[in-house]
Amino acid sequence: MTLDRFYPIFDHSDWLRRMLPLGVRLVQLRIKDQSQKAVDEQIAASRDLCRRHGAVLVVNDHWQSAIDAGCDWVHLGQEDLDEADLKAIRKAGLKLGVSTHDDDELERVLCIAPDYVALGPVYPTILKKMKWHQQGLPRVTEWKRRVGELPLVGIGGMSVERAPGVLEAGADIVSVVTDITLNPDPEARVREWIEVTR
Ligand SMILES: Cc1ncc(COP(=O)(O)OP(=O)(O)O)c(N)n1
Ligand SMILES: Cc1ncsc1CCOP(=O)(O)O
Ligand SMILES: [Mg+2]
Repeated sequence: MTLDRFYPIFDHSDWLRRMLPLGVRLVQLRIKDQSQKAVDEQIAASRDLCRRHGAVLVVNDHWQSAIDAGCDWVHLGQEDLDEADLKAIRKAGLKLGVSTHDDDELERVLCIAPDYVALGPVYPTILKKMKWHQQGLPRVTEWKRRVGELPLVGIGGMSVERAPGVLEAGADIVSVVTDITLNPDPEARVREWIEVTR
């Protein structure tokens, strides 16, 4: 299965309800600081929405809830990997996307055979504090050489204007948060993203 090149990330299932009808085919639900009940309800709602719209849902962090809800994909960062039961995730048939920021992290994740590798932040991000400022496009090219056939996701400071350069540098997929969620017209921005990535 080939993943879509446009990979938006949203923090609530209501966003998916708005954006999936526009043609989003790959989306991440990234919920932080909510009750277990709210997380589980939103995962179930997002799963159903994605099934209805033929989109791939990736659940960030909440791997056990994703297994319980019968989801297909989880995304885990380096600290998440310390805690997660990878055997249980694999046994339940879920695919796994992972974050990387430096050489050691890349070496570590290649050993666990992920289904995609994300590199970030390619550009400075305002979403969260990170110890890496920006990786830059040459690093995207280097990462693609190192991951080979594995899909490479570029994330961090992405915009419609930057996406073509990131894909040209070697990313297979571009992932984005605030360029959409902070845009005065998120629907129009998603349409622009779809146009520039397909
Ligand atoms: C596609 C994609 N890439 C990177 C991340 C970051 O994951 P992580 O490092 O676990 O940080 P949080 O998103 O959990 O704050 C991601 N979610 N998605
Ligand atoms: C979660 C995450 N991981 C690396 S950069 C990033 C934030 C991406 O958000 P934005 O697209 O708003 O820079
Ligand atoms: Mg995480």
